[in-house]
Amino acid sequence: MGKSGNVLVVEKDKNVLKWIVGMLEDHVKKVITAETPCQIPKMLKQTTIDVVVLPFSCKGDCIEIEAGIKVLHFLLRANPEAKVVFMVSPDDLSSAVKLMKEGAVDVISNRFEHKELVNRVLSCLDDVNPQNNGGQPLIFKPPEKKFVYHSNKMKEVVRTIEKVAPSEANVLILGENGTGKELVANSIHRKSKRSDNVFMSVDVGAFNESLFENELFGHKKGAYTDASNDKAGRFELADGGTLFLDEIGNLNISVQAKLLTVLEKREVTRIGDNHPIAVDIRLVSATNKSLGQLVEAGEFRTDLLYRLNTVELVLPPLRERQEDIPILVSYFLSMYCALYRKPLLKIDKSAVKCMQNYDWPGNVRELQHVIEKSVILAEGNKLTKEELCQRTLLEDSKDISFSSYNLEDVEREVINKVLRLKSGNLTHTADVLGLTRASLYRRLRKYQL
Ligand SMILES: Nc1ncnc2c1ncn2[C@@H]1O[C@H](COP(=O)(O)OP(=O)(O)OP(=O)(O)O)[C@@H](O)[C@H]1O
Repeated sequence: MGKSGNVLVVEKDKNVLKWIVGMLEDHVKKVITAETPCQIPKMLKQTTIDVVVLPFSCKGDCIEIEAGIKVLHFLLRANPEAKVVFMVSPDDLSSAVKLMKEGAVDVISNRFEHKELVNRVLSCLDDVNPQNNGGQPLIFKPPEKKFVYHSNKMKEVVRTIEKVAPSEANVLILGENGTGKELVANSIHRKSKRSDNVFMSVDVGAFNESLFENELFGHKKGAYTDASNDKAGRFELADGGTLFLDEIGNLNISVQAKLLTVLEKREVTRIGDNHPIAVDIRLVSATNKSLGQLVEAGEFRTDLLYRLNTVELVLPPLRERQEDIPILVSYFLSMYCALYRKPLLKIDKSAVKCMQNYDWPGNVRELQHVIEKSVILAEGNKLTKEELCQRTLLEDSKDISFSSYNLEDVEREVINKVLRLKSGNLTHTADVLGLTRASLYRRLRKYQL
């Protein structure tokens, strides 16, 4: 199959850039890179660019909305057929909408899984040059996901999955970010009677009230200005299968009432329509929050909680099941060495030990990213403790020491450390620190961070 298309990727972080280029090179004719948008005009003079990938954020290293729109217009003037894909913060829906209105072809979360970005770029190129692919969509196949564990705690979880999967019971999965909640939801589906039907995953926390209804219930043509076609919602699309509602603890209270009605009646009505449609779904939901506490605070409906948690499954954080680390490390090593076509890397025993001593605030997802990064950047055939520490904050873990033990200094240093660990993402930083976003803001102001 001939490769087609020139892709320009703008990215400041050299490691991320290297990764994206490595992935795209196999599929497209040419990948051109730039560290900042200022370099774009020069590059456009040298070559025709089909797809541009640009970072966007309200602050920090990326470009701001007005500048983003300017760059977008500039690119479209230079090549009206160019496809511009922006990477934005998932919290920043209004910028995403603005950029799409101004002509961006796609907007993707800057907390993307890299494979998602590659897929989106390939699908843009598919639009540009379908004949080059013999009509076949270009699909980057992500590695198959396995559920790997060794600890007694996870063996217990798996025993519960085996028991609950064949039933029709609604399941609520609890656990910190990155502990494998979606993987478990998927495994429940695959072991259920519905496994031949769809597994539909919805991040409910990502929607405000109107988007939520539109996304979950669908709409009738003409229901509002932009509704140019009938659209089925996710409930309808999941009919006969499993609907996975992720981040259920982030659902605002007015939307909770609507969700409860659908779950009770087992039917949805598209916006602008008055014919209810029966839906047959098995519901699995997940959250990293304590729904009990939210109920006490009046932020979560008790009746909805009882609908969701017929069976509750708790995934322990990785720091409480260090026995899983060696097997997860070798699983991710073989997965990424195969993916990046590298010989299987060995790993020092001391490096594994060091990983077992780390707290893994981002849990298995963080471990997976550390191994992926290490495979990409590895030069020899062995991963050493030093190499791993260089690329992560592992060395800061258990043997934590501070320049001063004054409590305020310690607090400042810890917040700083987690901010770095979470790449400046305030929601994730607050989660790790066990603070609300408001308390985190207060401390950021206090310490001028
Ligand atoms: N036991 C495991 N074996 C193999 N891979 C795992 C395991 N647990 C988690 N992972 C991997 O870690 C990553 C994060 O898992 P997943 O998305 O299921 O977590 P999550 O708890 O749903 O996270 P979030 O709360 O942020 O949505 C995924 O790539 C998943 O495949």
